[in-house]
Amino acid sequence: MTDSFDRSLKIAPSILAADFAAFGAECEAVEAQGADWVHVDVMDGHFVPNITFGPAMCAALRPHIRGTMDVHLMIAPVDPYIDAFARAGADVITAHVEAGPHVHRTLQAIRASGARPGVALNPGTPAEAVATLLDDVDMVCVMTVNPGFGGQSFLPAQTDKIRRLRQMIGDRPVHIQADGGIDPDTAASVVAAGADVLVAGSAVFRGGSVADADVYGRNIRAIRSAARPVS
Ligand SMILES: O=C(CO)[C@@H](O)[C@H](O)COP(=O)(O)O
Repeated sequence: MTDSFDRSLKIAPSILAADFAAFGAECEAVEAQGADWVHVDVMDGHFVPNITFGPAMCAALRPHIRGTMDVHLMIAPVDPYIDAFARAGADVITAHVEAGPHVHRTLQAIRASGARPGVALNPGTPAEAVATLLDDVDMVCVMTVNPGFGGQSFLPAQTDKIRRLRQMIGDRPVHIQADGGIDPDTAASVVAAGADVLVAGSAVFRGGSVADADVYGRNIRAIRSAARPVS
């Protein structure tokens, strides 16, 4: 396993906003520019209204990601594909609580595969939906947009859900990931509420390219410094 899972703030660029013709180089570029994890959004055109990548893409990306490959499954069903994503080298595999029907079994299967299990909640799903799962996950992903597309506006009501989840998690070693619409303007509120992994697509890749990767570094630093509480 290549992941870094300590409690420091993680910035996880979503490659949904990268150049689709250059994914390997894009992963290398964001890591070189300070990304902590690389976030891979897997969509099936059924659970969400968009289609993206499968396990073969993750396997192809693996040699280009030195650190944590964070795979977010927006698919249903989940269980038939877990081992394929684990074999492809996913360090973290997150499944949606809404993907059903047996999410606890799904999380056990992710753990058994050797990956770290995460559970994601859509904006319309209350924090309490994962209350009985908190001993079985390493991360809760709070969707701060409706899943399916990058470039959407942050939903501020999700900040209260993050706060509630942080209370519910207590002293368990469980990350809270905020996913969607994260930029220097929204990062501080989710981190203050208790998030410690920030997924950002547009706000990292905007304005840059593999050939002009310094922009990625500036964008990542802008999110990180906005997220840091002023002391
Ligand atoms: O999972 C999703 C969308 O379904 C997210 O990971 C977005 O892809 C993040 O992109 P931005 O909102 O930062 O552009």
